[in-house]
Amino acid sequence: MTTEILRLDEVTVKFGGLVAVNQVSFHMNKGEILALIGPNGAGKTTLFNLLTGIYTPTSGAVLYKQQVVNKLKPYKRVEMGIARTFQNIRLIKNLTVLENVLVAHQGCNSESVWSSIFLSKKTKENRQAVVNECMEVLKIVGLESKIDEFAGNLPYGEQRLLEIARAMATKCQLLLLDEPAAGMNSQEKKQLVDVIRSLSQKYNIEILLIEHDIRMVMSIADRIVVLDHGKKITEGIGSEVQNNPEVIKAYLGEDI
Ligand SMILES: Nc1ncnc2c1ncn2[C@@H]1O[C@H](COP(=O)(O)OP(=O)(O)OP(=O)(O)O)[C@@H](O)[C@H]1O
Repeated sequence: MTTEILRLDEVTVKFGGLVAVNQVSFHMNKGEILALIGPNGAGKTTLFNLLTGIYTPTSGAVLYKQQVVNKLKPYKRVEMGIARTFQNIRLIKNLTVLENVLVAHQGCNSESVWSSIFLSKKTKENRQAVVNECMEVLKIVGLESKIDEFAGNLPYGEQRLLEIARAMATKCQLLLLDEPAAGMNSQEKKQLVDVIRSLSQKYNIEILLIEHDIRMVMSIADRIVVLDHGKKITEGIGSEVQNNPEVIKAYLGEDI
């Protein structure tokens, strides 16, 4: 049985007179990898900002785990299990790889001042458990051997993988990846695809990704939603989308 995790119901986002997202509806099932594609300005990033609580819909509803979250603050959505990465890398460059992941871990932020001062056995055990969980994610993204390197010293592709590890450390259930392959070479992209698959399988999470590399999208996504000028023009599995005349027209900008 498929369980629905996320639903957008006729969602519209307007910036003054500009309709960035126009009555868009789609859903995501448990464990699914869904890709959001479309030409520049199609409304993809606006949708991500809507899902993370940066924007509220002008009309329509966003339901996460059957709950309307239209007005829920971003930090509340993180607590509910929604995490994201950004198009431009936002690591803390002068912290180590492990420290970058540790600061994102929910467990690190729940320690009281007193438990930090007195360091009880339980506090020490909790801290070790947090480190172990972070190490587990770092292993999956292939950065296990680089935990003591400064994030800013990592090659570009590894910085992007570290961003994913950081999002995972929030213990997310829905992972939003905003152009994770941007600027990567083909070897780094291959590694990224393996990482996304491993995370999906190991943690049984949902992954929604915006990606311009269509070949990568086809190889990794269970389903694809296509936006153009704020509207959903189609959705389906790779072969359905690839051969859709409206999709070809949106990308090539001409009738076929
Ligand atoms: N904060 C904002 N204020 C006004 N207009 C905005 C704002 N954010 C986005 N837009 C506009 O909304 C439309 C959709 O933008 P959006 O960034 O969501 O597209 P996109 O599909 O992510 O594009 P890209 O692939 O280039 O990142 C564009 O016309 C953009 O200029």
